[in-house]
Amino acid sequence: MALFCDVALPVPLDQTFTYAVNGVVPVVGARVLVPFSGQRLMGVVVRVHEDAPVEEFEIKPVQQVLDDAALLPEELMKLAGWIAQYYVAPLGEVLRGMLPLAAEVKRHFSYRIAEQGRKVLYEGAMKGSSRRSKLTVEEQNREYSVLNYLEGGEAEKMSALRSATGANKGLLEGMVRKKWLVREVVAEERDARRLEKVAVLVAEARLPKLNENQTAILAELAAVGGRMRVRDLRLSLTRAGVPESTLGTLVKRGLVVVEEVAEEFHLGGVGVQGKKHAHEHALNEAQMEALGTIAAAMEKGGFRPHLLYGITGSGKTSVYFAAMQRALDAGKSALLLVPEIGLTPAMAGQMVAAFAGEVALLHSQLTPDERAEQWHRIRRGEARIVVGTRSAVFAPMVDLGLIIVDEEHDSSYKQEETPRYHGRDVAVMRAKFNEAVVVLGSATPSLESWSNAEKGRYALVEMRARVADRPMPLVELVDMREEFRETGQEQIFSRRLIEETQATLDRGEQVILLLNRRGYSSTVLCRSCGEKIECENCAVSMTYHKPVSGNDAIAQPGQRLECHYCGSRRPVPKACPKCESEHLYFLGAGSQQGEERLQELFPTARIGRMDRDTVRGRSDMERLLARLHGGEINLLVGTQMIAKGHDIHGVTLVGVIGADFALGLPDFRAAERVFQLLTQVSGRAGRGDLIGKVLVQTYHPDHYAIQFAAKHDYPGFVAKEMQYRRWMHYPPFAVLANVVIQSEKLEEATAWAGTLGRWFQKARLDKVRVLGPAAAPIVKLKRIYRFHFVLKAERRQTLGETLRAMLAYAETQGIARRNLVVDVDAVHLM
Ligand SMILES: Nc1ncnc2c1ncn2[C@@H]1O[C@H](COP(=O)(O)OP(=O)(O)OP(=O)(O)O)[C@@H](O)[C@H]1O
Ligand SMILES: [Zn+2]
Repeated sequence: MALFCDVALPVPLDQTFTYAVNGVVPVVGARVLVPFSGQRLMGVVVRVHEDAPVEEFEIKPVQQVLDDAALLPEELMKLAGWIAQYYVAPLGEVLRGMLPLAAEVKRHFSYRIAEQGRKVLYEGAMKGSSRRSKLTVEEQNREYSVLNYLEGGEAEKMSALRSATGANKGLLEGMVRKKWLVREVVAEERDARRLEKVAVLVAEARLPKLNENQTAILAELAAVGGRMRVRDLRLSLTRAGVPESTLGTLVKRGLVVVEEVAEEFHLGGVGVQGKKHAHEHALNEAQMEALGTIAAAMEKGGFRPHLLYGITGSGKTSVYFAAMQRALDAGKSALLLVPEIGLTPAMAGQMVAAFAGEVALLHSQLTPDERAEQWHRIRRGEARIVVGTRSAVFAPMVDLGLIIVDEEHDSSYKQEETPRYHGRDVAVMRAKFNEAVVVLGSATPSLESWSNAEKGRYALVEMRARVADRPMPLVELVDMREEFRETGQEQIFSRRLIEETQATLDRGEQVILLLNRRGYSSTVLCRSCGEKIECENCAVSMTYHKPVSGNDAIAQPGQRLECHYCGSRRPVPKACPKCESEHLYFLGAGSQQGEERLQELFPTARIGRMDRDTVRGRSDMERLLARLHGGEINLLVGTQMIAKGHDIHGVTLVGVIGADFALGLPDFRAAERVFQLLTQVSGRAGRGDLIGKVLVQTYHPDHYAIQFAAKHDYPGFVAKEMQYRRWMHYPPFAVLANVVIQSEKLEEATAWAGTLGRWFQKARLDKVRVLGPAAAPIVKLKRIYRFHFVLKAERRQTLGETLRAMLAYAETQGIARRNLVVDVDAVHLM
C-alpha cells in the first residue's frame, strides 16, 4: 500500500500539500524537505495516510525526512491548528513561526556499521566478493571501503564518508536497506553554556593620563556598574565614533580586563545589582491571597484561567515569582511572557537572579543560533523557567504547569504579520491544551480580558492597594486651553508643571516627563499653502530630527527628516515642494525638543532622555535605568517607554504632555489606550517612601478617559467604556476583523476593493456587519496602497466562515493571497 503524507509549507496558501512517502516514513510533527514549484521547501508533516489523492496530477515524493521524532510536542501541533483556524492563517506559516528553523537545517546524517555489515566485511576479507549482486565491481569495492572505514564502530558523518571513500548517498542508503549500516540523524546542538566576553572595569587601578576615547570607554563602563558585554560595548563605541582598538589599549594598560563568562549568568544592569529583588520581600496579605488562589488552582490541576487585576505598585511581580516557585516545587515548568524584555530589563534580571540556571530567556534580539540553543535546552527540560516575549508562547516546555502574561493589555503581544496572533489569547489556549493554569496580569486589563472575567470565564484576582500602604499619587489636570488664554503662547510645558518640577528637583527628588513622540518636531508645514512634508513611500508626515554634535540619531549629515513608518530620510527642503514658498515651519514638539527646552528651563538639572533614538537595545536601557536608580539623572523625559513597569523609588513627580492627542485617532480603542497610558505612567510616581504627584496637561480635561485616570478609577472607566462598545457593536461585544487590500498599484487596490465590496453586498450577510471599503487611515505605507473593510459579527464562527468565503471568492477573481491581509481581532485599524 502506498503511503502519503500531508505537509504544511510556509507559503501564503490556506492548505496542506500531499507528497508520496519515499523510504523513511515520517511521523506527524517531523520536518521534511519537499519539492515545491521548483524549490526545496521545509515543511512539517501533519498527517500520514493511505488515501491516494484523486487528482490526476503527479504526486511528488518527499526528498528528505529531517527528524526521526516529532519536533513539536502534540499540544503545540494542536495549538498550531487552532491558530490557523482562528486567525485564518496558513498552517505552514504558523508552524514556521513556532520553530527555530534557520539554525536547525544544520542537522546531518551519520552512519554506523551494523552487525550484518561486520559479517559481510569479515566474509569478504576471507572469500572476496562472491555474492550475486546488481552492483558493479567498482561499487562493490566502494561498499567494502565504507565498511572498512566504519569498522572501528564510531558513527561518521556522511560528508566524511563521501570524501574518504567516494560513496554517494544512494550507495549508503542501499547499504542501510541491506542492514549493513545504521543511519543516524544528528543535530548539531551547540554547547548551551556558551561563553561570551565581558569587559570589566579594574576598580583599583590608579588613573594615568588618558585620551578622550579612553575616558569615554571608562565612563561607559562606570555608568553600568563596571561590567558590560564586549558585544554591547563595541556597539555603543561605534555609535560614539570611538575606534574599537581603544578597548585593546585599555586592556594592555591594565585598566580593563576582559572575562569570559557563561552567557546566561551575565545580565548586568539594574535588576541584578543594587536593588532589592521582588522575591526578597515577605508577601503582604493581598499578595498571599492572590498567590493562594493561583496555587490552589495549580494543585487542583487542569485548565484554569485567571485575571490578576493589581493596581500599579501593588507588587504583582512578587506574586509571579512565588507562583513560579510553586510550579517548580511541584515538578512543573513555568512560562512568563513580558511585552518587551529590552524595555524592562529589571524583570528578566530578577528572574535570572532568582532561578539562575533554570532560566531561558527568549526575545527578539537573539540570533537564530542562540534561539535554537535555548529552544533545545527547554525541550530537554533543562530550563524549566522561560521568560520571553510574544513568540515564547511557543516554547517547547516540558510539563508546563503555569503561564503568566505580564501587562496583558500591552499591544506588543499582537503580531503584526502573518500569522497575526495575539500572544495573550494564544497563551490562554496553550494553557487549555496543556491543562495548565494561566494568569493574565495588569493594572489596566484589556476590555476583552475584563469582560471574560465578568462572564466568569476567568477567575478574577484583585490587588487593590499598593504595597507597604503607600498611597496612590495625587493627580492634577492642567487645562492647556486656559494656559494659552492666560499666557497667549503655545508652550510645551505649562507654568504649573515648571513650578512643580523646580520644587521637586529642589527637594532632591526625581521627575519623569512623558512626551509621547520622538524627534524634534512631528510635522513640517508650509505657512503659505498648508502643505505638509510627507514621506515619499508613506502617507504620513515626516518627523524633523535636530542635528546634535557627537552622538546623533541620524547617520548622514543633512538628512534631517525621518519617516517613523518606513525609516526613510531626506534633507529639509529649502522651500515648499508644492508652492515654493520659503515659509516652512515646524510643529508638534517631540522628546528631543522637550529635552532641549528642559535644559534651558533647568540648567542645573541632570537630564536624561528615553526614546527609540537614545535607547536602541537592552544595554542602553540598562545604562539609563542604572543612572536613574543611582540618582545620576534627576529629570527624565521620554516617550511611552518610560511608562513601562519601571520601579524607581526616587520619582515623586510625573508630568504628562500631549497624551490626549491620541484621543482623536480613528480607532475605537483610542480612549482605552489613553486611559492605560495615563494610568501606567502615573503609576511610576511615589513608589518609594514619599508620596507622588502627577500633572496631566490636557486639552480635553472633561473627557471620561482622563477623568477616570485622574481618579485611579479603572472599574469606573471600564463600566463607561463597555457601554460605548456595546452600543457601537465593538469588541468585546462583537468579534472583529480588519481586511486590508493592498497593492503597489493604486488602480489595482481600488479595483479589488470594489470587487470585494460588491461581493459583500451581494452576499447579503445578515449576521456580519461590513464597514467599507474605505481608504485605510494610512492609505499608503512603504509604497503600498491600502484599502480596508472592518467586519463585525456576533459569533466567531460566522466571522470565520465569511472570511474564508471571501478569500475563496478573491481567488476566483485573481486577487493573490498576499494582497489581502486578514487581521482577526485586529488591535490597530490603521
Ligand atoms: N510585600 C512587599 N512589601 C514591601 N515591598 C514590596 C512587597 N512586594 C513588593 N514590593 C516592592 O514594591 C515595589 C512594586 O512592586 P512591583 O514592581 O511588583 O509592582 P507591580 O504591581 O508590578 O506594579 P506595576 O504594574 O506598576 O509594574 C517593588 O519595589 C517591590 O520590590
Ligand atoms: Zn515612510
